[in-house]
Amino acid sequence: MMKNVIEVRDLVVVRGSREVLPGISLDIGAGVAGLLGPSGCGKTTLMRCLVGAQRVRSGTVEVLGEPAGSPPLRTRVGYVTQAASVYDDLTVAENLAFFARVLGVDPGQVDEAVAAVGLDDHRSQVVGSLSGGQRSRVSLAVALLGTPDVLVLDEPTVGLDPVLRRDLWELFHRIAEGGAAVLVSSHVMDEAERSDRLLLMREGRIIADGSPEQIRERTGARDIEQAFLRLVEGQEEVA
Ligand SMILES: Nc1ncnc2c1ncn2[C@@H]1O[C@H](COP(=O)(O)OP(=O)(O)OP(=O)(O)O)[C@@H](O)[C@H]1O
Repeated sequence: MMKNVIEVRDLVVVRGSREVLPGISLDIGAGVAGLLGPSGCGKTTLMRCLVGAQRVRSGTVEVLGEPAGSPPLRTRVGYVTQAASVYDDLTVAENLAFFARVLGVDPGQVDEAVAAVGLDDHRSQVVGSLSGGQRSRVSLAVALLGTPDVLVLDEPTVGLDPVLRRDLWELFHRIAEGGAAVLVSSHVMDEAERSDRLLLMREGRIIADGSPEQIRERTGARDIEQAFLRLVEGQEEVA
């Protein structure tokens, strides 16, 4: 049986005075997994834990058999935050070349990464003059350098038009077909249908986990938004 790419056990995270993650356990394998939930439910916090950027109160997070954030994972895990983390005064190609050097990745991969995110026509443009969606695609291209085994993408499609969103999801699936685990967060429910596996999150807990069809069937809902609402109502009745 294939080993899980990501293993989270009893993860508790407190931010400020709030227990944001009250104890999550989760396994993620290869494929495109969507992490869906309302704003503030803890998606970013969970993703920060997966890349080793979050102080945790208790529990463990292993990625590819190593503790999250440990040095061997440096080029094997790509992370794109909500804020584009690239240099405004460098061009697209210069940014990519810079990060390729930092990561010790073959500079030949720069062109491939630029093409993968559809920015060929902008490779010589200074990042500060790109649109918001284009800037976030530069960050995504940086994360693709080194052909990571795990890609953690925090709301990568925010502010993108439907055509670009579709293209990006196709790209996530192509990456996953190569055996990678791609975790994509979103608070837009209609993106759910595009993932192989869906993790519905609410108030720091995973309230449903399965393929979009399984979750719809289990809840008798016509779409994921309705499924989410039914799950929440069910929780409230129990409480
Ligand atoms: N530095 C911090 N100090 C205190 N509380 C924080 C801090 N950062 C986040 N939080 C709280 O943790 C909770 C989870 O935040 P998180 O950013 O993980 O949510 P999210 O699901 O990613 O939201 P969004 O979709 O809006 O990005 C929120 O209630 C937020 O207010």
